[in-house]
Amino acid sequence: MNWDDETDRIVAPAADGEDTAVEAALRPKDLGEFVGQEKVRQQLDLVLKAARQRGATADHVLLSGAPGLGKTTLSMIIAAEMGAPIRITSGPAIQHAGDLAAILSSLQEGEVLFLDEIHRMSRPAEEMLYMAMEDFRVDVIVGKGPGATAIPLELPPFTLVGATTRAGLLPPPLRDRFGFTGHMEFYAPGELERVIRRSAGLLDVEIDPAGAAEIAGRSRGTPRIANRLLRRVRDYAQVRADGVITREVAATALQVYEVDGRGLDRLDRAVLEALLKLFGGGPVGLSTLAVAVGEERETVEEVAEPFLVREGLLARTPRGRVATPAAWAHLGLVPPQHGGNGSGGQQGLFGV
Ligand SMILES: Nc1ncnc2c1ncn2[C@@H]1O[C@H](COP(=O)(O)OP(=O)(O)OP(=O)(O)O)[C@@H](O)[C@H]1O
Repeated sequence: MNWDDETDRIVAPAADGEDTAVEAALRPKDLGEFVGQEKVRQQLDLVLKAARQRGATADHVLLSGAPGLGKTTLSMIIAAEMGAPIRITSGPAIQHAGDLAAILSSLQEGEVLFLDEIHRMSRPAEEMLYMAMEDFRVDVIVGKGPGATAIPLELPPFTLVGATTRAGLLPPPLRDRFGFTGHMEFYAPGELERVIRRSAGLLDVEIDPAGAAEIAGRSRGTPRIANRLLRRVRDYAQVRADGVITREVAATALQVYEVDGRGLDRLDRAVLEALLKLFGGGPVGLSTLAVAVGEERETVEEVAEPFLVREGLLARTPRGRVATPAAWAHLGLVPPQHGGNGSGGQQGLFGV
């Protein structure tokens, strides 16, 4: 397993090849089918209904949130609710202003342009986008140097739906040009259960409520991971059981894939185990911890830690990484009483 390539992980939030192929079939088609995210759903419902009543193009929408929470799905729903076509592209695909001009000038009236990872667009493209969003116009620069001229090009009204993992990364002039910003939250277990039962229905897999709850609890608050785990559990149910997903089938299948009851995988647990067993729960420096698990510093910091921190299992402190009481409980270990656990715990000795 190559941890550097996050998509190798069964619990990776980013899409892998198989996800891309299957996700289209599992995407909710309208706001009513879209599970959870009540606030964003209600607000968006108002924005879209009002635009429809006015017979106008919807305001530009910015969606922020972690990968796999449904930003692409929501952009498709926006287009469907507006009865408009959708064009999908991403920030990294637009390196030159000319790339963006080509896309914008070919949009139809009312079309939805979905721009994923909008924070990764090049600066000149970003500046072109300001004018396009506000005035539905772009200046196409023809020629180079002192002889260059700007030719204004009128655009049909369109709706830009920008997606970003962190709205804070966007320059304020870009952020301000969105009429509506929706922050997507991680999903509650009950919501993920609904996602899983809905997907099971579409995949024609029998699942009981306890089976759905078991998968939901291991899905790290993320529908994409929930759907991926469901597919792996389905395989297991088909090959090793009678095809029906019960709690027991789900739990055993996910044990095979090394995803524990809380959604931690092998890498997550290796980091926690090293922190607890070798360093008495810390504080320990990131580099030391990475060497102890035989991984790159970046892998530990960027791949494993965010979820451990979010789950309240690990804290990043100025003195180093520290395990919380919940981490000891999760691994079924007893924390040391006096700053050492008798098995090599050496609190405070390791630099950051
Ligand atoms: N609220 C939801 N209800 C049901 N299914 C959902 C929901 N949100 C996401 N999904 C499912 O999860 C999968 C991933 O969703 P999507 O591609 O929209 O995520 P994303 O936020 O755009 O991710 P990325 O940022 O990585 O592109 C899709 O298969 C989609 O059907």
